[in-house]
Amino acid sequence: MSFLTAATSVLVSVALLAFVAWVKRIGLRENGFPPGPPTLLFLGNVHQLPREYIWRKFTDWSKRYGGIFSLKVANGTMVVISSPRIIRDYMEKRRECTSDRPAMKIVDIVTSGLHPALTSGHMFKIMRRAMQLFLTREMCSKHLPIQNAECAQLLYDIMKRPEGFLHHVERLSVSIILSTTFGIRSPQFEDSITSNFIDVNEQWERIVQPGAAPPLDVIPLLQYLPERYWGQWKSTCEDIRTKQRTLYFALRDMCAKRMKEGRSNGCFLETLIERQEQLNLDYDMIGYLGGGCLEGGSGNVKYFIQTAILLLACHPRVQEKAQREMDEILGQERLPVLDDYERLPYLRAIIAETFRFFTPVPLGLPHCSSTDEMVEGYYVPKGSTIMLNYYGLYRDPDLFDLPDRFIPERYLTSEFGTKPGAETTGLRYDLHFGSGRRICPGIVFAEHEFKPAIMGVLWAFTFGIGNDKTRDPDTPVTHEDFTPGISAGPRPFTCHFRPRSEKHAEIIQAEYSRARPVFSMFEQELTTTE
Ligand code: HEM
Repeated sequence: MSFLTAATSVLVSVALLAFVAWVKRIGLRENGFPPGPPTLLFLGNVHQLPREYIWRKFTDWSKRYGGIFSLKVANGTMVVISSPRIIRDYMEKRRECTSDRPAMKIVDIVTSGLHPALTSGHMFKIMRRAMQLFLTREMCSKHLPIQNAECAQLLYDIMKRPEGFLHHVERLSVSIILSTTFGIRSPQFEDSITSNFIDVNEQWERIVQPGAAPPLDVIPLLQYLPERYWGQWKSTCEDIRTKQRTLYFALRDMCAKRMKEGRSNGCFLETLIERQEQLNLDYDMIGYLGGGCLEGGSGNVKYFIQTAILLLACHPRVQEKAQREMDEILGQERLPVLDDYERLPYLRAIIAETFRFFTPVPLGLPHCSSTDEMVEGYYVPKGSTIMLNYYGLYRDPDLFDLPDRFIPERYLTSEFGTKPGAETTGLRYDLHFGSGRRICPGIVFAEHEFKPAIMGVLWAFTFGIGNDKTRDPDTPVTHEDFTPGISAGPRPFTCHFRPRSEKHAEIIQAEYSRARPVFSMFEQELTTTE
C-alpha cells in the first residue's frame, strides 16, 4: 500500500467515525445547553410538540425547567424564554445578536424573501427603515381622523346588526390599515378586497403552522417529496404566492395610478413610491411592504378588540364599573376620544389586564441568534430559534395572584399588576409587542385603534353572553375560548348588544354621519372595483 493510499484510508476512517459520532448525536441535547425535556435520537423533542396550544405546553415546561429551557428539533436548537428579566438581559441588552428571524424555506417559497416581518440581515434593515416612516408617533397622529371615523362606523354597524359584531371588528381592523397603507378603505366586510385578503391570509397563516408542510428546514431533501404524500403543500404554496402577489401588487399599482392622476391621499405607499430609490427599494418590495403592514396591522388588533369584548361580556361587573367611571368623568353626551384614555384609570387597567390575560401573539414571532452566547450560565449556539413565551410569563403564579382570573383591579394597586414582593425586573407595559430590534413597529398605531374602539363599545352598549351555565363564575373564560394557533383570538362566540339609552343611539348615529366625509378620499376606486 502506498503512503498516499494509507493516508487516504486513515482520513476516510476518521471522517466516517466523526460522521457516525455526529449522526449519533442528532436530536440529543448537548452539555451546557439550557435544560429541557428528555430528547430522542434523531427526533429530539419533535414528538412532544403539540400541534395546538403549543404555548400551554411551553408554559408547563417552563414551570418544570425554569425561565429559559431548550428543545431539540432534530439537529436544531430552540430556546424558550418565559422570564421578563431574561428577555431584558438577552433580547434587549444583546439585541444586535438576537434580531434575525430563523430561515424558513416555506416563507421563501411563497414570498421570495420579501416578507418584511420575516426577513433578516440587510433586507431587514432596508424594510424596517421604510416601515418606520409610516409608523412614527407624528405619522400616527395623521392617521387619527380615519381611525376615529372607522370606530364610529364600528359602533353604528354593531347597533344596526349586532349579531355580526365579530365581522364588524374585523372590517374595522382591515379597513384602517388598508386606507392608511394603500389609500383604499373597506366599507363592508363582504367587499372583494377584504374577502380576498382574509382568504389568502388565513391560508398563509395555516401553511406556516408546524406540520402543515414537510419540515424542509430540518430535512431540505423533503422538498423533492411528491406532494401527494403531504397534503398538496406545493400547490397550496403556489396558490398563496399567486394570490398574495395579485392582491398586494394590484393595490400598489392602484396607488401609483392615483398619484399619476393627481389624486394622492397621503397613504404609506405613496411615500414609498416617491422615495423608492432613496430607500433602496424595488417595486416588488414596495408591494410586500404594504402587504406586511396589512397582515401585521389587521389580525392582532382584531383579535385584541374581540378578546376585550369577550372578557367584558363575561364579566358584567367589570363592564358596569368601567361605564360608571366614564359617566362620572366624561358624562354621557359625547363619544369618548383617544385623549380621554389617560383620564380613565379603570379603563386603562382593563386594557392592561386584557393583554395579560390573553395576548394575540402568545409566543411572539421567532427570533434567531446570530452569535454563540452564554445566557444565564447556559450555552446558546448561533442559529438557535428563540421563542418568547408571553402567555406563560403572564400566567406565572410567582408574579400574579390568581393568574387565570380576569381582575383589572390588580393594575390599580401595582404598575404591572404583579403581586406584592414579586420580581418585576424586565416587565414593561408593551412587552406583549415583542422585544429587541424586532419589537412591533405598530404599537402606537395599534393603540390609536383599539383604545377608541374598546372605549366606544363600552360607552355605547350594554353587552353580554346571556346566562351560560356551562361557564365557571370565577373563570368564565378559559384557553378553550381561544383559537389554538401561533396568532390567536377568541373562537366565534355569541354576544348580545343593546345601546345604553336612546340618547346613546342618537349620538352613535350622529357620529357615523359626521364620519362620512372623512371616508370619501379613501373611496376613490370603490365605485369601479366593487
Ligand atoms: C394589538 C396589536 C398588536 C400586537 C399585539 C402586535 C404584536 C406583535 C409582536 C409580538 C410582534 C413580534 C415582535 C418580535 O419579533 O419580537 C410584532 C411584529 C410586527 N408587527 Fe405587530 N402587533 C400589533 C399591531 C400591529 C400593527 C397595527 C402593525 C402595523 C401597522 C403591526 C406591524 C408589525 C410588523 C410589520 C411586525 C414585524 C416587525 C419585524 O419583524 O421587524 N403590528 N407585532
